[in-house]
Amino acid sequence: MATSASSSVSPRQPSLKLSLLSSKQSLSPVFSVPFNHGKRSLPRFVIVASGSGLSSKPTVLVAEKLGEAGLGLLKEFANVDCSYNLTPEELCTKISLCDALIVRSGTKVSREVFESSAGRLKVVGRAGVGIDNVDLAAATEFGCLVVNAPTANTVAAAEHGIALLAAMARNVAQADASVKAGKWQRNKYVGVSLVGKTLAVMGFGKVGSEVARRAKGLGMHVIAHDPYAPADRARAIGVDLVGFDEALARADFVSLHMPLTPSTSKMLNDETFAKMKKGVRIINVARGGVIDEDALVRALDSGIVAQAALDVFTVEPPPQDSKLVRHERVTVTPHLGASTMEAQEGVAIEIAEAVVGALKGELAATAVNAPMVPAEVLTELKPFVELAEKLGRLAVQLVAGGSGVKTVKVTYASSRAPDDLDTRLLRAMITKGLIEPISSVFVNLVNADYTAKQRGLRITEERILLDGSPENPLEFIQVQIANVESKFASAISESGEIKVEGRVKDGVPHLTKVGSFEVDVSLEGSIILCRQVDQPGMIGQVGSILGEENVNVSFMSVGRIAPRKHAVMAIGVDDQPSKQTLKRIGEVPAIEEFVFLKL
Ligand SMILES: NC(=O)C1=CN([C@@H]2O[C@H](COP(=O)(O)OP(=O)(O)OC[C@H]3O[C@@H](n4cnc5c(N)ncnc54)[C@H](O)[C@@H]3O)[C@@H](O)[C@H]2O)C=CC1
Ligand SMILES: O=C(O)C(=O)COP(=O)(O)O
Repeated sequence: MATSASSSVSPRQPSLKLSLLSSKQSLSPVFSVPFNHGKRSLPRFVIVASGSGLSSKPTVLVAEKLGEAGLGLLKEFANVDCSYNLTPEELCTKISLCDALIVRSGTKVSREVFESSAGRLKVVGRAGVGIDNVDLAAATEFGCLVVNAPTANTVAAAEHGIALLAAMARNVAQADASVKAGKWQRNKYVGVSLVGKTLAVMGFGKVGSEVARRAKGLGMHVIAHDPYAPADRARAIGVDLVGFDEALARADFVSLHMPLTPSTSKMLNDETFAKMKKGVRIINVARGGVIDEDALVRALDSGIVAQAALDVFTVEPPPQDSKLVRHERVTVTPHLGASTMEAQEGVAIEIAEAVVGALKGELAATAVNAPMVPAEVLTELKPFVELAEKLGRLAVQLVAGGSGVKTVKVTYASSRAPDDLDTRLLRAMITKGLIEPISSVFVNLVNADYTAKQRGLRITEERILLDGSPENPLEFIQVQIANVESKFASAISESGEIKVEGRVKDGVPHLTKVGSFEVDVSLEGSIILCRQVDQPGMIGQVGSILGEENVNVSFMSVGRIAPRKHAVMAIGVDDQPSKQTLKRIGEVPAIEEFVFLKL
């Protein structure tokens, strides 16, 4: 049983061409299906603008200040509406006119925002790292891609962490305020030294590791806690990865660098402060919510925590009368970690490129709620992606009305090692093919698994490992729908499921099996499947009916069980035959059943 292997990409990887936004949405990037008008075109990725015509530009709402270079990039491609300081109600009103939204940490992108967008919002761009202000579950349900800018502000955040560490240790902010108030209190503001002290970096990701590197340069002994970080990366910069309790027990300084998630929320609380050394100092440039702020006030008052330096707060801005902010031994900044000229220009460019790419039908390498597939893998998989959707479409159209589709088995036959084939894209496209013809729901890479689950559709994946050279990623894909009746009985395999199988030949998806019958028809245009008694002249008879009705036949193939027994004829047609034409085909005496399938 194979499940898809996840692919990771480096933050600097270029944007990837992806196909998976819906053709049912207005102004959505879609996977355009090449139709066979005599010659073959390659799959393309296009923007389909509806309502206002093909030439209309998408609209991007920039809800918080963004660097000029990023705005310039956006304006080349889209209408850009910079509206800052919107109330939640104003945002909900505006969003129904926008295809993309760009925010920083100051805007809550709640479920209401997605609901109010009425399906138009395709991309949310977070101009920074933390996406805790975006309701990712709602974005996914609404098929809206969320991208962030994960790398451009790393150094800025790390430098701010170090600035707070040093400023706190030497009481810079408090002493500055005191001198400005006309005092000269040299004894009051005696600080502590950093050299030789132990710093525990909690969260050894991009920012955490840059803080560690810098702290080592200051002569500190650095340990780190991160359940997901590779030990060799830590070792390479001379940092020991340790358990949570050990990090807290050994630290003179604790610096927080993990994301805010349900499992990191209030990670520092009464219980965990109690595990720390008396006189510990805390730095937080991650998210306010990782500290229980009331517990921090208690720990400061009881002397467990000597000082804290905070850039981030549970509620931003924090209440005027916040005991924590007003505490004498606490140094605060108003969420300035990412606020350097350099970082803001970088973030603006990074997010503008990701948003424009997504609107063009590309999926940025920084997608947060969709699988990221490396560009080279995607290029290789492209024809199989097309095949996958079409097999899904064919299979579901073979189901007789009234049989609910609940269980689908997908088999991938490949000579590649299971780890070497990422099937998430293929599964999403099969899901799209299965669901879209029978519902008004649109399915894309973002919401495919969610939509299948919502509809009670269980898709299992299986791998057949073939011998031979792994030159092609796949030999064939098989889609089977269990426990249903078919409107084309011949599509039921020996084991009782509707079965279709396809391959890619010369870059073109082909249908190669229906039920137990081998066929060979390229998956372009539409298909008529007929079961007939295998006898001479059948191809001619059906072909001439279609010819008389001016329906262009692109392909015909006959698969039979044994000579002069039953055969299934697959006919590829460019145009949809009229009801009259289909009736005439059905009236050919040797034809036992037939079905018209739209691709
Ligand atoms: N104050 C500011 O302006 C800025 C704040 N940030 C915040 O800094 C944080 C880190 O950002 P990056 O380093 O870019 O993210 P990252 O994703 O590179 O690193 C986060 C690390 O936290 C680790 N982690 C997750 N759960 C953990 C847990 N329970 N205990 C310990 N470690 C855990 C992850 O394994 C990962 O290595 C984020 O919350 C981000 O929002 C980032 C930039 C600017
Ligand atoms: O990137 C992050 O996670 C940050 O916290 C930066 O937030 P900002 O974009 O400055 O509102």
